[in-house]
Amino acid sequence: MIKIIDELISNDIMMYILYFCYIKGKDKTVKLSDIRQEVQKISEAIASVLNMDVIISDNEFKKIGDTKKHFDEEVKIIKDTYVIGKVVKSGKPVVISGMEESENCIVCDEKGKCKLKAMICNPIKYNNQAIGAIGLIAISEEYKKILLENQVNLIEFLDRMGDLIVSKLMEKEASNKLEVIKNQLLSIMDSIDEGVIAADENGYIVYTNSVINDALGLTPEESMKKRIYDVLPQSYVKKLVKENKQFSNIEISINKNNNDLHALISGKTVQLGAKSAGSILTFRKMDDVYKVINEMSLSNVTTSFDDIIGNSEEIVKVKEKAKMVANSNSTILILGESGTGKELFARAIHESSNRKNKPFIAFNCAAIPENLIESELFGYEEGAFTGAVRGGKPGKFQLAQGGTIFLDEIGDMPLHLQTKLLRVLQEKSIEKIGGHKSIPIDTRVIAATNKELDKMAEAGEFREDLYYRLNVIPINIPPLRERKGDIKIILEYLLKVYNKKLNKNIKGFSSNVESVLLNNKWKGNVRELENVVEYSVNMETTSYITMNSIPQKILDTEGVAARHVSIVPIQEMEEKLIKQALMVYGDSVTGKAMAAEALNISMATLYRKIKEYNL
Ligand SMILES: Nc1ncnc2c1ncn2[C@@H]1O[C@H](COP(=O)(O)OP(=O)(O)OP(=O)(O)O)[C@@H](O)[C@H]1O
Repeated sequence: MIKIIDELISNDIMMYILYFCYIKGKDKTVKLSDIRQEVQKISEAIASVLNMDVIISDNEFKKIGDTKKHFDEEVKIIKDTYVIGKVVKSGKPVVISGMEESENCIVCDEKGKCKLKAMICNPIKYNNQAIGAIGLIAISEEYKKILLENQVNLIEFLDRMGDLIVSKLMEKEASNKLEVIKNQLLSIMDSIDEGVIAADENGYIVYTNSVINDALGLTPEESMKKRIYDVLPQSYVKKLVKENKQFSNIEISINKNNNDLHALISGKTVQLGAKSAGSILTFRKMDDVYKVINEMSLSNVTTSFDDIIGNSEEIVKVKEKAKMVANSNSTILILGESGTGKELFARAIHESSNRKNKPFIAFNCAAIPENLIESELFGYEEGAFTGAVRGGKPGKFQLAQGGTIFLDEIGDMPLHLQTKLLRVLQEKSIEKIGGHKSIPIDTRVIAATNKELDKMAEAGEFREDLYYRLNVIPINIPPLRERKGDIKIILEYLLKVYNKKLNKNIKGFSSNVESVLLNNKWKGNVRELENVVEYSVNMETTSYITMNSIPQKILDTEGVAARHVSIVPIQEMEEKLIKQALMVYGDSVTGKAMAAEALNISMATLYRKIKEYNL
């Protein structure tokens, strides 16, 4: 079970990882205009260090930053034909030393009014692309001189300032991505079926999703003031916070509004380098866990009363009785020889009851070693005995919660466990091995046996009180030999089943095979009949099941029976056998050839006999 749970949890985690990979790949591009404030601050810093004015444009020729230290004109438009625009386009620095003569100024609309004496314009580069440009402006002869004399150093300085702007841009990009991831993570957490609590390194809760809030009856505001082990006081949880001891799939029980809530919890630490930065606890209600386990581990083949083949009066009556009691919660005791279909009936009863959407768990009391029956049925707590699985284990009664448990071969239940079973049936609750709490159980019990339980009870081999507790609704399934009318229809049904399974197309049973099968004792009932059909369909090479493909064991029994058969004249037997052979192989020329071969006579003899017996 733990393996299945591990798989489930790791599947969820896989989903998160895939999701993160997906959102990580979706970069949202950040523009200079998104960090306008930072760019403006950098413009002002450059201006105050150099005592010159600064203008910064993005690659859409929009002004992102400017200073008005000496140059008090409002720059409203930047064009690609302006020097700053040209630098953005070319990605190369430009130095203007005299406004009028410069080729960069000739096309400028502002040329006549321009007060600039000199300018250095340098691109801001990100991934080798110009995403904007910084312009350093001198409006006096004094600063023109400084600017032109130091142009190499200033270009270098503006490069560094460009890098600073790019680093702010990258910071913004990273924080945007984190914001998206955070929001998506919160949405995921609120849409999963698992409860999640995140705590900081001191154990204080920083996040709870709606599942855990509902389960523990908390509001997010209330939980934020608490430590994780205040809401889940289990020792594992404390050790997770204090000692960074991780754990997985521990079954816990919490008392909520006087009801015990059973859940499975796992705890993991959040690492930041070598240090723990907090912990994450996941939580699943046991009912949900059982549901998934049952869905995964049980076959989804359902059995209805229509799957119980037979139209004899005997079986029809049993089916009617079983249908009548299907919806009751009373215990049923199914009695019948081995292979009569007791489990089939139990499944059909469950399937037509209002418990049909809950689990049906079959447990064979004779197939499990005596010392394991108790822990298998009732489960155990962690540390109940040497070798007990960490976190304990639920029993079949708990796994079948809300559904039906089928206790097959109940006659083989050890006496000391009969006492415990009786208590469970009376009190409708179980106590796990090593546990002190009683867990309420809503599981319908259907028991079955091929033993004479009443006689065992009389002889003191089975607890009488348990016998009466189980025998509330007895259902007796008659053996196959007492409902011979069903054999033919079951044979036809099984032939169809095995034709399909074995990919064959056998049309029927030859008449002598049919009479052998109809008269067999069928000590193993329908199970034995099924085995014979499976064997014969495997062995048969013609289109009818012939005596050659019947298991020897059946023929041996038939041989015994044959001694009681009345003796008939040889000719009569010969005529009957030839008739049967022609029926099996047909009376075409090929059919006759096959019949002759099967009868081990020549074709000429076969034709002669056909004429002789007028067939
Ligand atoms: N009436 C029936 N129609 C079709 N199949 C049947 C019928 N009765 C029994 N079978 C088949 O026979 C086999 C044995 O049935 P089942 O296990 O229900 O018998 P059982 O009485 O519970 O046996 P046991 O006492 O040995 O546990 C199964 O494969 C079942 O599908």
